[in-house]
Amino acid sequence: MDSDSDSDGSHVSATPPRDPLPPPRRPPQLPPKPSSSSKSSAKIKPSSHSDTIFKPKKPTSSKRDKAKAKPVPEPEPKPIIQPDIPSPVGNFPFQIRRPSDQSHPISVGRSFETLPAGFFSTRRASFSKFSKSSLTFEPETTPEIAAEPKIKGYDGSGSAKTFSKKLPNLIRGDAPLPEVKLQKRSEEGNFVKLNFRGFKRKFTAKGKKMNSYSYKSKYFRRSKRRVKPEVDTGSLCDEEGLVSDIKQQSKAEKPSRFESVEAAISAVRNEVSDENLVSLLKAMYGYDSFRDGQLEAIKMVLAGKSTMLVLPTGAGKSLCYQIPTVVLPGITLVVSPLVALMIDQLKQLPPMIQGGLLSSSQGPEEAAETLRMIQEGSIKVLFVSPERFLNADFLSIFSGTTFVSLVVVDEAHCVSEWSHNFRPSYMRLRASLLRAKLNVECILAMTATATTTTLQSVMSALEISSTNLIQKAQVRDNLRLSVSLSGNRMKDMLKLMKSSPFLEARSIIVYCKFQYETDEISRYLCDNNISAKTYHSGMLARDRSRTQELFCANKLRVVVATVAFGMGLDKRDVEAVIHYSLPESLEEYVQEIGRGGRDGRLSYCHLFFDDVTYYKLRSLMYSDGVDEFSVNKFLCQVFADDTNSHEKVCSLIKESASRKFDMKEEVMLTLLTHLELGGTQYLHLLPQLNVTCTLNFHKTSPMSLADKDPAVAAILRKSEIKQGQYVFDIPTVANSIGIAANELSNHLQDLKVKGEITYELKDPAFCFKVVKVPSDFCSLTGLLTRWLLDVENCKVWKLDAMYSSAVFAVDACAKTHDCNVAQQTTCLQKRILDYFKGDNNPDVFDKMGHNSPFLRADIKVFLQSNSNVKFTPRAIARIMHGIGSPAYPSSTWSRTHFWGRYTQIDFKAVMNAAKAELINFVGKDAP
Ligand SMILES: Nc1ncnc2c1ncn2[C@@H]1O[C@H](COP(=O)(O)OP(=O)(O)OP(=O)(O)O)[C@@H](O)[C@H]1O
Repeated sequence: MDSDSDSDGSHVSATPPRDPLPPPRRPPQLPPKPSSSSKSSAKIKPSSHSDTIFKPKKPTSSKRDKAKAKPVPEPEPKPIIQPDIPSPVGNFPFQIRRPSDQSHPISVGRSFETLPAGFFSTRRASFSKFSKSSLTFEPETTPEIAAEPKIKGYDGSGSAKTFSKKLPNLIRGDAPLPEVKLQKRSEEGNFVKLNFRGFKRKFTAKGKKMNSYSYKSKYFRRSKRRVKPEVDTGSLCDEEGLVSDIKQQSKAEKPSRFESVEAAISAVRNEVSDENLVSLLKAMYGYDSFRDGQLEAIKMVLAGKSTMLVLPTGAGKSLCYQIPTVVLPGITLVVSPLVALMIDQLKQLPPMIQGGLLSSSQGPEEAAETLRMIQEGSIKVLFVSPERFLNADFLSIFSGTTFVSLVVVDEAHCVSEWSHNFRPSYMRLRASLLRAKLNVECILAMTATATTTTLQSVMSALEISSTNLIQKAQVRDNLRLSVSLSGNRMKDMLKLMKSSPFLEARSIIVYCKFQYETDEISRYLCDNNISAKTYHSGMLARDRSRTQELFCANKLRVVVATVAFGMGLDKRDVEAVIHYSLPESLEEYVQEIGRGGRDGRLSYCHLFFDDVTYYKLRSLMYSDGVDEFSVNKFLCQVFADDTNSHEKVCSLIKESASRKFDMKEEVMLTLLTHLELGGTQYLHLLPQLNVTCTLNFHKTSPMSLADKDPAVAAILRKSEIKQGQYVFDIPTVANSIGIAANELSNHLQDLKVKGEITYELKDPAFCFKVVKVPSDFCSLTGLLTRWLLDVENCKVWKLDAMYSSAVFAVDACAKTHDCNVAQQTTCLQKRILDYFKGDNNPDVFDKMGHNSPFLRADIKVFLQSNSNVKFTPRAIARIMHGIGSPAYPSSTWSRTHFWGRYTQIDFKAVMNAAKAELINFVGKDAP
């Protein structure tokens, strides 16, 4: 493919150049006329095909690393809409109301029936007495407590003691709001303080001994290296310091503290009563009462019922598996999507729970060490990545005396392709598989952000009964929400930060969509005397940690971050969250504002949005999509060798396959996982490997070595010699002598140790064994393509819903419902509630253009000037929308005159125009 479009004549076009942009448009007025297309695309028809695995009702997103989202490489276009909002207060375009002084309610779960004494004496007891009828989730009437409640802790002897530092239990959907005391915050951050027993712990790195279960982990070893001497060794975010401190504390507090916890555990084992559980809560954490939803969830789990728990961010979901963990006899497995999240959760475990972690990014030694500790019984909670979850090594540890009492699926929305953050590896988490492989009965799925459609699909995959859903409002009442349409976000943001109440906020997170924006903004803020630092996934881990440490210690006021900052961050006193860019979905918005006010105090959340960013994001929603043509080519390659040999290992080198099929690696993985875990199992995925080996012989000559060693003989047969080196494909050689790829790798390692060879491995690849060759490629292709398109439509719909909600808040909220800007919180909360409930979905209006007089003519010119390149309609539409793809990278195609010219015309309309022009073009050129 000739991809050089520099001299392609594409400067000749039907449209004028990109600048100036079209005349300013006002945001659409509500009530809007929802586009039939967008509405219909949002409704996904369940397929009747026998291969159908997913029965969606609503579309959604596929897996993407949002943190890595790259902007289209074009200069920031001029804003096309001027701010259109009233300026009711001072010099600031919106007004934020402060609540009146109110006291905090204490949340106490309603009474449940109790379990019989001795209930936990057997591994799987009968739960008959814990009747379903007792598990209704009605709002509770709760006693109110004073604004500054006293928290009781334990003095080590098991007797209750009152501490002067209170830990308010403020977070609940219906909680009245506390008085705002923005100025009175403590200087200390509280990110990784363990709040057990009501003590406010600050962890230092003084302890030399590491936590027994994690000191060998590379994460802690790395952190040891990366913490520079001049860095505050008392850093609250220092993993090593934290872990060693936990260890020291555990030692110091034994036996008295642990005895009181053990007594509380025994009491719960004898009788799962509210009273006993509250005592255990106090003994373990020092909290006086459960928050809304916690007690119900814990009792459900202790009754062995798989449960779906939906609580807002920061509402205390972790405690809902930690308490059952200490009561139940077996191990608890917690599946988490991100290693960083697992580390955070490991750090936050109370000292009486020993934890470990297994992830695909660990080396074999670390993993083996963790496995050994599990078998020894020294790990009670194991954090595990979904990739590791069902592999043979992992499963082998549960064949003996070690057994699993509970599987916790954290961020459970990732199971559903209709969520905002689907992970293909989460497809492994099916109840049937968990039962078959781990003999596990009880699953606790937890999320803060899921629509009804997402919940249904998660609960169906995990076989959770609809009666076992515990769901509370997804946005906390202590978040004050406001929105403004901005023509100059940078200036408006500065203005915002210099006005009350943001002026007083001491800890602020600014969320941006693109990495480059974070740098620009933090520089701008620093230039204006606001201390700010950047945080995004493109930074060195060391720099990211440093920023987080400073922020957690309240030594840095503002972190300007992408979505990479937040998950697992438990800094309780973030006082403001500002969205510089429109989030991609209301789920993402809710997740990010959820970083604010985790201490229950008021936190102010302002969202800036503009049309340019919306168009840019909308284009990006199409960057994962694929066509039937590519899916078909992909399937042909996967099943190219239809020998149906169950033993043969096949591989797809990620980079070259990605270019060949014009598919992102994540999309290929999604398809492969679907082929493994869908209705029919077509293949069995194996761990990913570097498959290309380049080898040199040293001691013995290749022929002599081959005489003694069949593996070497096979290497000589299957290699190409390039510059005197033997280059071969690991699976090909392994297959030819009937051994597993990893056996061959081990054998090569042995030869290397003996000094016979040296070698290098490269080309990471997906590896799999074919289980069944599809009988009908066409229908399987159609099925998979439709599914991916539905997922794409869902992503677009989610963005549109987000955008519409923002417009609704600034425009319709004021005009239609006669509420001023200060009441945006109520309007937005309602909008969010409707969105998540799904039964009264918000109107999503169609802002996109559907045609342009120049579009077809431009496509024609583009095709003529690139006549030596093959295009699909999607490839052309991507170029017109300024989105790079593996086969048409932005580094090459952004040079064309048409790059990103049609971002305001609906992608599908551009694709249709491209299809029509391609037919014309091919027709004319055909002989
Ligand atoms: N009953 C309680 N009373 C007071 N504080 C609590 C209670 N339960 C949990 N917390 C505290 O609330 C904070 C948030 O808890 P946790 O991290 O479990 O929230 P989460 O729901 O998992 O949040 P996210 O979704 O953001 O991960 C923690 O500091 C925790 O100690």
